Amino acid sequence: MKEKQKRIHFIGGGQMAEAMIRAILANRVVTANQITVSDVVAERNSYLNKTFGVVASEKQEEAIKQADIIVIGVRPQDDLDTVGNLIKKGSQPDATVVSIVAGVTIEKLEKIIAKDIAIIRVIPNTLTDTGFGYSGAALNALATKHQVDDFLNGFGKVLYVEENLIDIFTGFGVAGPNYIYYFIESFADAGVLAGLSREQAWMLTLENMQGAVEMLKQTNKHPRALLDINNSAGGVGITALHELNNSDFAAGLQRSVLAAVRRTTALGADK
Ligand SMILES: NC(=O)C1=CN([C@@H]2O[C@H](COP(=O)(O)OP(=O)(O)OC[C@H]3O[C@@H](n4cnc5c(N)ncnc54)[C@H](O)[C@@H]3O)[C@@H](O)[C@H]2O)C=CC1
Ligand SMILES: O=C(O)[C@@H]1CCC=N1
Repeated sequence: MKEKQKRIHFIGGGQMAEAMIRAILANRVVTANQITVSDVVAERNSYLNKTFGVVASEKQEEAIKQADIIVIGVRPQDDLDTVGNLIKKGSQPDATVVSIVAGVTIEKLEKIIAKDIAIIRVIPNTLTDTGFGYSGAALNALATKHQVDDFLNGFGKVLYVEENLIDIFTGFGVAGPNYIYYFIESFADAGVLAGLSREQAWMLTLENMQGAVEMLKQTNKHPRALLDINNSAGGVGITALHELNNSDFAAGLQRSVLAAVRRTTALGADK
């Protein structure tokens, strides 16, 4: 990105595209005049134009023609054939297509675009504004990391993986913050249930989350080792753990991750 003023075009300007645009602008990977967006909903285009100063319009033939990177940001349920056709007809031969569509394979993307072009299947990080979080990326035979590395690092970190890991990366990694948000909500509620004010419970929850991650990083210990230190004989911690085990907590969480991975694959399957 730095060696050349690349142009990035987003097909679909929804929640994820917006988060990526906000981060790459904040991190100065590109400037607003290097970004174009086209959503089928006119109000989305005017919102993105007003908010970020990017050119956003329902018409996109010219933007596709000029783009170095074309991001497919629509949902798996949307009309991917129309999107593929637009790219097939309008893109430059040396453009790179980045698809963020959950579950849709490189093989399927190659079929719908139907021309020799670099394709990178990305499951984008959702912690875009924080500097934390990994996107997962898999390349087709014509693509190289170099084509997208600066762009992908502009909204978090990136791990290049074999494509057969991308659905797992989606249900476990990129959906990952969702499990944590839910844990945080449930844990804070437990504090309120026990008698703390909402504010006190919230404060303790966030401090504990951050501190626990820091302890794991600093000590390099397995969580079980830290649990052992915190659980005195016949005490409070082990009593709480006993009840948590009774609730099927670990297996329930693991089942929900496996369900998310299965759902990812199902979303990409032929309708
Ligand atoms: N939201 C998230 O946390 C994540 C989303 N994704 C993937 O990103 C993609 C987008 O997800 P969201 O932004 O959440 O969905 P969204 O529904 O907010 O955005 C999709 C946008 O595409 C537009 N659109 C539909 N068909 C179009 C077409 N033919 N041409 C132009 N625009 C079109 C829609 O009007 C909508 O604004 C999905 O494929 C999803 O699997 C991936 C990782 C995380
Ligand atoms: O729920 C979704 O479809 C997206 C993909 C992974 C996280 N959010």
